[in-house]
Amino acid sequence: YAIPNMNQPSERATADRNAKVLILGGGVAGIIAVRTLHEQGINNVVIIEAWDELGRRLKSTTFVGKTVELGANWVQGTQTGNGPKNPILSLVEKHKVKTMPSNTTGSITTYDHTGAVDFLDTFYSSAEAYENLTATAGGRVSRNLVDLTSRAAFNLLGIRPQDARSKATEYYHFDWEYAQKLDQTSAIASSWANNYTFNANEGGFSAENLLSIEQRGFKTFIQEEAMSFLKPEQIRLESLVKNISWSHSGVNVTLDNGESLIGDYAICTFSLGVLQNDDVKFIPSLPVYKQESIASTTMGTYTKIFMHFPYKFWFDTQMGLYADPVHGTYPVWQKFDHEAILPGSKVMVATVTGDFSERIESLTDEQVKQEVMSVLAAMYPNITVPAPLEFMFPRWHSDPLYCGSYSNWPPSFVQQHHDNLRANVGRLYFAGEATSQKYFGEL
Ligand SMILES: Cc1cc2nc3c(=O)[nH]c(=O)nc-3n(C[C@H](O)[C@H](O)[C@H](O)COP(=O)(O)OP(=O)(O)OC[C@H]3O[C@@H](n4cnc5c(N)ncnc54)[C@H](O)[C@@H]3O)c2cc1C
Repeated sequence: YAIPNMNQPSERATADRNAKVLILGGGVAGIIAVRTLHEQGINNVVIIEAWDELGRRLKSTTFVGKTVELGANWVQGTQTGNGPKNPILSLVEKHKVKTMPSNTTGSITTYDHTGAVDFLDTFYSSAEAYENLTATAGGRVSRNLVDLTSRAAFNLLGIRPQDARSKATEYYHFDWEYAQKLDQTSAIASSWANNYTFNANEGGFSAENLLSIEQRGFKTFIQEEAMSFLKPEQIRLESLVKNISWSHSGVNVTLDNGESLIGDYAICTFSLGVLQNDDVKFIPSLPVYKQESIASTTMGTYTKIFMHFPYKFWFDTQMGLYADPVHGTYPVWQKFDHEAILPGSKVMVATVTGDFSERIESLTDEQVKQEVMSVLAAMYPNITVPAPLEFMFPRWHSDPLYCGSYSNWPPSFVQQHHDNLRANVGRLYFAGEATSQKYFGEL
């Protein structure tokens, strides 16, 4: 389906600076949308957010008395020379959010089910394979070749991991980032996202990642930014949107308490996962081309599992990688008692993604804890691993306000789907991470 030309010039001409704009969702996209309108002199704007604070997928909480991030925690890509600067970095610097350089590939200890074993050679050749994938996928676009699964693209490059170690290293370089498997992910779209973020030669920021170690929470950069231009009367927190009635003359939003809010325009920034579900009803239904684009994109899930132990028994590198015979079984481990993160805290964090995340969301915390304990017993066969004193993980996939962590492009990437996902219907516009072709899945 092609996008009909809904944004008629005559409609644009009638838009005036007093037009009332409703911003649906108070995450980074919603807040930056308000800032952009503010800079254009449009201030009759109200932001409507279900939660009790702004910035949401930047979600922090308290664990063993310290602030930890359940959602985003990395500034991905910074700046190379005078090249493009990640705008998130500018906000992080402006609001003095503390970060540390994150060394996820240069400081890592490797394990399999027999304990600590050095397979760093495999790890580094897998990193190289991933670089080759991103380079090859870009070339497919210029030669007008069809999209492939990332698995097929790897296969054509001669990379066919067979054993647990090479599968785990591949996981680390791919699934851990996209929160889905190679066969669930577009080679072209994932390469674009990688290059625009990490590859300065392709217009990206830099290969550097900064990890937030800010005890006010990573969200501080966007909450303080919001407070620099938003007035309290422009923010409606704890307001759950149920219905969005859209047309060419305005947008009417109904909240779960029955209240109606009327805008000349609205910008919907709800996650792709929310759009894919029925909790928010569009009246009339969204056009078929729009529904098709929403249904054709996917949400990955990225789950951090926080554990507090009575004493430290783990690696001294920043990261650990565990190769289980079953793909995706608690592969990534992060040392949180690092001197710059939570020194002396005895906290370790494991990460799982994709289908495995969805699976553990259906288990009890106790069941997940037991699984994690058996993995730790395999990683450390010569000691008795102590039971964690505290154990916590978020359930992003089951949370109806997100229905996953961030978007991913499945194979057979079609440009028109992407354009249609972004397209407005009448005076209802769409924004949010999934609508960015360059930076989907990120801030
Ligand atoms: C676990 C995890 C790890 C991540 N790690 C990183 C990282 O390290 N670096 C990085 O750059 N990015 C990371 N991301 C991605 C990043 O957090 C998101 O891309 C970004 O925050 C999305 O912002 P947004 O404004 O598009 O969406 P959101 O933050 O989801 O904003 C939409 C808002 O709409 C609200 N909402 C939803 N439904 C309704 C409703 N019916 N009524 C009213 N309000 C509603 C939600 O509460 C939310 O506040 C991560 C995300 C997760 C979940």
